[in-house]
Amino acid sequence: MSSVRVERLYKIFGPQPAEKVRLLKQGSDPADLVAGGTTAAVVDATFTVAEGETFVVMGLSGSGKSTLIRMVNGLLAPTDGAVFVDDVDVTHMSTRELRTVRQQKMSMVFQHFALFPHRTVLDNAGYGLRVRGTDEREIIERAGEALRLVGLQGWEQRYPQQLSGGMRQRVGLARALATGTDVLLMDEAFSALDPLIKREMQDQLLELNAQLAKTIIFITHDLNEAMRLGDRIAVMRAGRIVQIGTAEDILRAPADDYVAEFVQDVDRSRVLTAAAIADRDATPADGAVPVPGSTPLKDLFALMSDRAEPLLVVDERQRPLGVVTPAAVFAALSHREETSDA
Ligand SMILES: Nc1ncnc2c1ncn2[C@@H]1O[C@H](COP(=O)(O)OP(=O)(O)OP(=O)(O)O)[C@@H](O)[C@H]1O
Repeated sequence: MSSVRVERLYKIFGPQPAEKVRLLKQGSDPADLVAGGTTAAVVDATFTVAEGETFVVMGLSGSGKSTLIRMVNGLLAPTDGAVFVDDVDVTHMSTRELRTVRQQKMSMVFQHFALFPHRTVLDNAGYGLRVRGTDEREIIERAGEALRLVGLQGWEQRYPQQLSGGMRQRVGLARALATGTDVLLMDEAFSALDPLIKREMQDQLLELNAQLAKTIIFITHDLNEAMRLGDRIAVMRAGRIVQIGTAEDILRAPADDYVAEFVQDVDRSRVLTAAAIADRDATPADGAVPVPGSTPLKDLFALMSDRAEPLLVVDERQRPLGVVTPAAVFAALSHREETSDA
């Protein structure tokens, strides 16, 4: 398994980039550099993605997400800072070394599928392996297995134009999975899909990753998608990461007005969980019904409607975490909860 660490990463487009980084480090405002033809696309980004974690980078168009992910996979050289994969600095490698790391550790899934129209689904799924020089029998075996994982068994000999958009993206995903790399980089991978198909793909990714435990960096401009998929989310604004946290952290304690505005339309009943709002000091009533801490608030209503006493919230091993009252649920849904202990 692999982890990814990004340390004080900068990308400046325009003249004298190193000098601009120096100015930014001294506290200059990126907006002041624009007049000189400079874009500070990524400014001082630092984060670590743990093994098996899904880390979502979310932000509006132009906030620097693609530039960031392109530096992680080595397609763009940072102006300053470093990227480590499994504690190995990949920023200062030769092109050859970098290619090897990319092939062994990272696969990318793109928004527009990047499939070859004149190659079969199986051939497309095996493409990443072919580039790595894998022998033909193994390619067929591994690409076939990856297609099975994404639910495209039986479609191996079809061509991309015979598939729907969602199925094409599955081929893109299968191509990344077939390579067997631990790290998946997904750049707006589901953004071109219709809402229903998009949701299906999100479900499939969650299901697959419960089995495969890949380390995923997922780029999106869609906050709901970020909250569904991300173990943690980094919110970017004008090149800077303004907040990193779980969906619940971000919803309950947005770092600034920008993030608060982003989250205001999120359906809190789907994101907030019983564990997040449980009163840990209250004593549960005898016979209180246990509910898993991961239960979203929307699912508590049905449980609460037929009983008067508070629910007992428990962890995965059935140990008590606290109690939840209807008043706490309503307070959380109407943004009136205490966030000081969140
Ligand atoms: N090659 C380049 N040369 C000059 N400026 C660039 C280049 N690539 C990106 N930029 C600028 O850097 C900033 C960040 O762009 P980036 O594409 O990383 O943002 P993004 O959040 O991925 O947006 P989108 O979702 O629209 O791709 C933008 O202002 C963009 O215009």
